[in-house]
Amino acid sequence: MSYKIGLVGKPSVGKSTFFNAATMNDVPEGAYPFTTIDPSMGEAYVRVDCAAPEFDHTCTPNHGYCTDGVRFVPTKLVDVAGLVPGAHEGKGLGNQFLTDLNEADVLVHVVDFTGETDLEGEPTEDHDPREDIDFLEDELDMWYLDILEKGIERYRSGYHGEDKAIEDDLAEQMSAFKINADEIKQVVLALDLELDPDTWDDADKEALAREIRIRTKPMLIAANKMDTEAAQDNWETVTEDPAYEHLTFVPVSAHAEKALKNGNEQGVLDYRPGDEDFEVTADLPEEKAAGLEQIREFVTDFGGTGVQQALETALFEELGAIAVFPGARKPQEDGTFLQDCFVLPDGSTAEDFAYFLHTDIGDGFLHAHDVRTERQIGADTELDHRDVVEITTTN
Ligand SMILES: Nc1nc2c(ncn2[C@@H]2O[C@H](COP(=O)(O)OP(=O)(O)OP(=O)(O)O)[C@@H](O)[C@H]2O)c(=O)[nH]1
Ligand SMILES: [Mg+2]
Repeated sequence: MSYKIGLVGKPSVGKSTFFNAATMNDVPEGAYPFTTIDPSMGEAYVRVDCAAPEFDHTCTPNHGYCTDGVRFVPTKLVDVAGLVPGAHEGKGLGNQFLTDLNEADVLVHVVDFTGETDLEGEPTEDHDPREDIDFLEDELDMWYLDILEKGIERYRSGYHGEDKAIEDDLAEQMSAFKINADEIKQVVLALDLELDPDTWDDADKEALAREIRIRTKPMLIAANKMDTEAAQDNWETVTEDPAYEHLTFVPVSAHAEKALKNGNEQGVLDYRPGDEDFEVTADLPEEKAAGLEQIREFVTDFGGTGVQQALETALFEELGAIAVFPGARKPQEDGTFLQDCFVLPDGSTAEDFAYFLHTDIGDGFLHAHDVRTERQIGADTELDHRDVVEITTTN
């Protein structure tokens, strides 16, 4: 299993530019709506401080790479078509888009902070980025509401048995959102509602749809195009608005990330993705050098281009995933060391990790060791981010 991060947002906000910057793909980008129609999936990376230096050895990653103690662990990134108001009723590329989104475990909502594109992605002036945040949340909520209502109909039809509980029908209808009956029951009760849809009014159903959406599709806001003055002007207004306090914002310049990665590939500069600075290693024409100095000002001010930061915050904070290294204290006989680093759900235990590695390892689980402390840990012990775990099996 590998996590999927989905890029969402209205047209022309820079989803494809972000995708290309993160994955070094080359999907079309354009200053016109619906440049992207078919979704693209690519491999991006999230940074994890490598555990190898703590053991005075060098790691040999099977996947991704490691530079100066920072491990770049692969994760899937999906770029989809822009979402416009009314998508849940099929507007724009509508339902197809929502189906593509279903597969994402966590969303990065790319918002054009310049205010220079309207809700349809067409050029405009003084558009408030907060409208984009509201509209996208509403649109997702309506989509969830449609599915919730289908679940209620299913319950009322009694088709699946008279004594079946509402949460069972809802869970079946919402199976794509990876939420089970028990979790649905908890959401219903947390909202002070009864486990009987006949007692729910429209506002109750909306609240329920929204709460299920929030729990099943964690989301982060990537404030994009922050390399422009217009976007920087909007930053404080939006992020300091108490109505948006519950959201996490990451300032991003997808353009800057792309420029730096391209420069790195061309061998004219040294840049490690996510870093707050870079080194120019070639003699460049004046214009290009000046452009890079502007980018330098941006990355030093904002602590990076924001592309890595957005992906990592989405995965490790919004979704709460953890990275775990299977391993031992010393390299194997063939010299390999800490070859893998896996991203697992929050709350994973030593036994879950064993099953994640292989069914046989799970079935034969005897005990595990925290390689750092050399302490034995039981099957039910919850693992922490960056744990190094050795598993002993009966076979
Ligand atoms: N200044 C600035 N412009 C950007 C940035 N990222 C993207 N853009 C521009 O925004 C426009 C739209 O970019 P795309 O990546 O095609 O946007 P999209 O969200 O994929 O659009 P659709 O596929 O139509 O939904 C292009 O002109 C990009 O060059 C950025 O970080 N800074
Ligand atoms: Mg696109």
